[in-house]
Amino acid sequence: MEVGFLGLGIMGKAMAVNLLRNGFKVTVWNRTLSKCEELVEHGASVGETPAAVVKKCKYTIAMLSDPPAAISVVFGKDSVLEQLCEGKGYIDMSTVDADTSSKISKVAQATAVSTAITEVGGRFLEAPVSGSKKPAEDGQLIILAAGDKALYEEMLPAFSVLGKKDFFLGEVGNGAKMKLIVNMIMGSTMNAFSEGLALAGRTGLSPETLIEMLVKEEEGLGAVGNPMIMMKGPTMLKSNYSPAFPLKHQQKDMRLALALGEENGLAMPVAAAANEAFIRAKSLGLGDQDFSAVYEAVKAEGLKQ
Ligand SMILES: NC(=O)C1=CN([C@@H]2O[C@H](COP(=O)(O)OP(=O)(O)OC[C@H]3O[C@@H](n4cnc5c(N)ncnc54)[C@H](OP(=O)(O)O)[C@@H]3O)[C@@H](O)[C@H]2O)C=CC1
Ligand SMILES: O=CC(=O)O
Repeated sequence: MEVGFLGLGIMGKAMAVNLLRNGFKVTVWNRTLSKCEELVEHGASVGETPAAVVKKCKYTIAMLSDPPAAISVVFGKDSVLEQLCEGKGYIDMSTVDADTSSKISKVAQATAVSTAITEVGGRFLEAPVSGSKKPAEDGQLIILAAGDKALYEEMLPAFSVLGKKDFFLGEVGNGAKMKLIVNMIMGSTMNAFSEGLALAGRTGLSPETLIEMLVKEEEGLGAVGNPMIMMKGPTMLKSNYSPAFPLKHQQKDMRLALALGEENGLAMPVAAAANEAFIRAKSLGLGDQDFSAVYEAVKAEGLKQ
């Protein structure tokens, strides 16, 4: 199977390498084109523009940072839209909001709605993923697909390489919404955990012992423990925030989830407070660090008293 791949950040690079290792032919593009070189070493071809990739490939996957990036790759100069046509599939795996996904979907599927897009009649699937750098490297992502069901079924060989489980959630927007809900829970949990670690430290208790109590590896997880605490806790105590999931993307997800709550008349004060903590962390220059670096912002806030 031949696929195009747009966006070679932390996730896109790992996913594209995985596809190559599993016998897929992959043509890659990245805004910073030099990042394609490493993929060429793994056997990828390079497209000079998103349009060139879509022209070459029947299926093109995108893994981009946020809604403006997802939109610009589809609608900008030398974009996906210039070459997307009848029969071609576009699969956006970025974490975006449902409106962004719908906008891309409607144009991808429009037929002769304006002179600018008369060629368009392509198919669209949103497929955001849960799981970070390591699951992406290991093909252990959870894929939350929605949109064109036939395209979803055609993508299953690729999804089975990229992930350990996939869900088809119905109409476009449902995958985006589900992903934002999952990440809202993750961001809120990370904040509660950070506050717990900080409070343990402040009261003279051992944060190491707190982690041990939450996550007892030899006996399985405690009631409040979870794999995120097990994975991130020890690195947080070493102030090691080498980015797996950049904090700026977690804050983007909190912001989009809060907007989804507002659209649906649901107040989410816990998520709102967690969002503020991520914003504070960004203002401290931690946006490109792992999202667990919010712990530093929590600790710094405490020092003000
Ligand atoms: N990291 C993680 O653990 C996970 C991330 N996600 C989601 O996956 C997506 C990608 O995340 P991740 O790989 O970590 O992010 P990175 O920041 O590592 O990569 C972002 C990618 O988007 C590209 N990009 C950014 N802005 C634009 C633009 N305006 N036009 C074209 N390309 C652009 C970047 O290109 P360039 O190299 O030129 O900057 C890069 O390829 C995000 O939506 C994130 O929320 C989902 C699950 C887990
Ligand atoms: O979106 C991030 C993740 O870890 O999932």
